[in-house]
Amino acid sequence: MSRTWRIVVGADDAGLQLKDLLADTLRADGRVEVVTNVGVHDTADDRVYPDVGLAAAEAVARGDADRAVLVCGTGIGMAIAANKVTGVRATVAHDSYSVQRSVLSNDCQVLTLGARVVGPELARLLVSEWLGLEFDAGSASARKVAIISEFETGGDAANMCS
Ligand SMILES: O=C(CO)[C@H](O)COP(=O)(O)O
Repeated sequence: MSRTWRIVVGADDAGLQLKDLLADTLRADGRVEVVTNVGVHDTADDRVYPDVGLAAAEAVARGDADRAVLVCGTGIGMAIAANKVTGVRATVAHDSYSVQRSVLSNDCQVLTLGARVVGPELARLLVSEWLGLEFDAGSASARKVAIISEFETGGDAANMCS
């Protein structure tokens, strides 16, 4: 049995429908312990992608959740916003290989999707694959990710390259 996850989901108005579908998919998945929906909850909720993306990423950074799935029109704005939160690595990915490498190479905790780019069934499949992936802290990729973390926290990232 693979590990279980606490997942935050969020979206702007463009991603609302897909986010709700993915939240249902995640809740039905035995690998998911808890799904926290940070909105938007309906079309009357006028928060925009940075509002939601930052809130979700902060929940991951605080350790309140292990991972987040964020949806906007393209996935790009959500990724940019989430990546502003220290310790968070987010990426948009709409194909299986990129989703896989986002975890195995980059230790991304946040997957973002574009509701105007990807169909609902592919999105569900990608999220399902994503749940089965875990970063290996002992892998050759770990040193590379550590350089980014070191830079982010004000360390001497340049000296870690040698
Ligand atoms: O896709 C979005 C941001 O990347 C968002 O759903 C739409 O943003 P807009 O084009 O600025 O309205």
